[in-house]
Amino acid sequence: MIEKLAEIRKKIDEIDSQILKLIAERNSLAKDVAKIKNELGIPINDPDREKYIYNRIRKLCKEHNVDEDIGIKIFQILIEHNKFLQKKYLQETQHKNKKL
Ligand SMILES: O=C(O)C(=O)C[C@]1(C(=O)O)C=C[C@@H](O)C=C1
Repeated sequence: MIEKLAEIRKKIDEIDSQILKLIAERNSLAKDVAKIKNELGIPINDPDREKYIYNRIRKLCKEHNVDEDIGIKIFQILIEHNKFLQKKYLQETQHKNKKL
């Protein structure tokens, strides 16, 4: 029984590592998005795109039998963090440009 628990926990640890890698990969795209939006002169915040993402996540939650509220909460955190990273990146680059 205790061995079974250890085995399951090992699987959970592996899944957690994969989730974290994917979060890092998603976060790493923030700079690229910020750069393009800055060049195009469009805002970081895009409510239409967010609406699309949340609808898609709801659909995926249904397909994979994941609680929708949990799925949405996770993606709200990821999107808010992405916006924070985009703002931080733009502030840093603008700060650098002022110094030059
Ligand atoms: O797709 C974009 O335009 C992004 O900036 C990325 C992202 C996201 O994290 O998915 C972040 C902010 C926007 O409001 C919408 C989506």
